[in-house]
Amino acid sequence: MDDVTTIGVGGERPYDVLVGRDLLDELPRLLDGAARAAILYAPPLRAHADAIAARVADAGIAPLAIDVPDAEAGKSIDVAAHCWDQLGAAGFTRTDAVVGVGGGAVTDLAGFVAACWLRGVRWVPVSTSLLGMVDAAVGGKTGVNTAAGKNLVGAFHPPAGVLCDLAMLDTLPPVDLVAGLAEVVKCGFIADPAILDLIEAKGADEGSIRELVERAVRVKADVVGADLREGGLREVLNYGHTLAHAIEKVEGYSWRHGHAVSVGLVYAAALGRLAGRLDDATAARHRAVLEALGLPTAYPGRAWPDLLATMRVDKKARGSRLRFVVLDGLAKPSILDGPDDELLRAAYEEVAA
Ligand SMILES: NC(=O)c1ccc[n+]([C@@H]2O[C@H](COP(=O)([O-])OP(=O)(O)OC[C@H]3O[C@@H](n4cnc5c(N)ncnc54)[C@H](O)[C@@H]3O)[C@@H](O)[C@H]2O)c1
Ligand SMILES: O=C(O)C(=O)C[C@@H](O)[C@H](O)[C@H](O)COP(=O)(O)O
Ligand SMILES: [Zn+2]
Repeated sequence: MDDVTTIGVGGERPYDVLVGRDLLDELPRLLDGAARAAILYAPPLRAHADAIAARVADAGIAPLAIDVPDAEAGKSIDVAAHCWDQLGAAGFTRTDAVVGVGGGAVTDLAGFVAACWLRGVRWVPVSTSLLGMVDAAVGGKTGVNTAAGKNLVGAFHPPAGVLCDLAMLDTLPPVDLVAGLAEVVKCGFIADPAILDLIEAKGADEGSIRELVERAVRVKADVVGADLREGGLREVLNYGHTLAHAIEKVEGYSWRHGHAVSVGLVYAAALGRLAGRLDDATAARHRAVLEALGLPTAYPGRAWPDLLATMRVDKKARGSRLRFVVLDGLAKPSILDGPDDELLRAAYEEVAA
């Protein structure tokens, strides 16, 4: 095992995020005496899931492998119900555990399955994508999509620990690595501008990726440790997501989350600037950093009425009032409450390709 960085997440149920290479030996400890572990994985991660099943079996924990559809296809209540049927058939009790092996989609599903089974059992995400490591696996937001939109059913259910095994990134397709960088850039704008400086100086390659992961995880850990249930502060992590989730939904989840977030960040920056909150240079920096990484900054669709209607079910909305995270300056996130439709549309013109 390589050197491991441990980042603590505080709050009512504290846990650690471990970042390093070849971390699987840590998993049995995190499962803390569980007799059995259901291992949820999608087909592209079968080899990693097999290795994990063998590792927990060596530690005396009986594995139950459950394969689920890949990516957003797995984030459905039907797939969750299939997993609960498997747990039921195997007689899983509160001393058993769930392990999610995959990107953010599978770990969101696995956490949700664990949150609901017997009203909450221990779970551990073994995050295999960059986006999962820096964001989805940390913070205890779990859930699935519904016909009305993204992540509309779910639960706050913190994991027992998180494994960010950087060796897993060796098999991640480059397009998914780049998509994950959108959430890293988000962390740079809302809280840690050193992330932006690092990307601008060195890009995001083998020389910088570990520092980027650790910095982004620290941003997230600080926020969710202080506000697990999104009473206020946690909304900053939704920067760029109001439009992003609408794009994902109207595109039938054919867009990667990270790509939609990239466009959503440029949109949120435009909104902040047009609302008189954000300076021109910081707004322009969004597009420059994201484009330098190869991320999309424009949306070629033209379905503004559909997007607007979908944004109305965003979780930050209050009644008919939309609320957006914007920046008052670099690392100064705040809320834009109830912007009028003309302002929303004017900002959209800046990302409509
Ligand atoms: N819970 C949260 O706080 C939170 C935060 C951010 C994003 N999310 C959710 O995370 C999801 C996006 O996560 P994602 O970008 O990881 O997408 P994803 O889970 O769909 O994974 C992208 C693709 O990469 C593949 N993959 C993952 N790791 C691999 C590896 N090591 N080798 C080979 N292939 C690999 C997957 O099988 C999939 O095909 C979205 O559903 C989003 O809503 C949740
Ligand atoms: O952890 C959070 O809080 C976030 O907002 C992080 C986002 O990157 C993530 O995509 C999250 O799933 C969005 O949450 P939602 O509550 O808007 O569904
Ligand atoms: Zn996100």
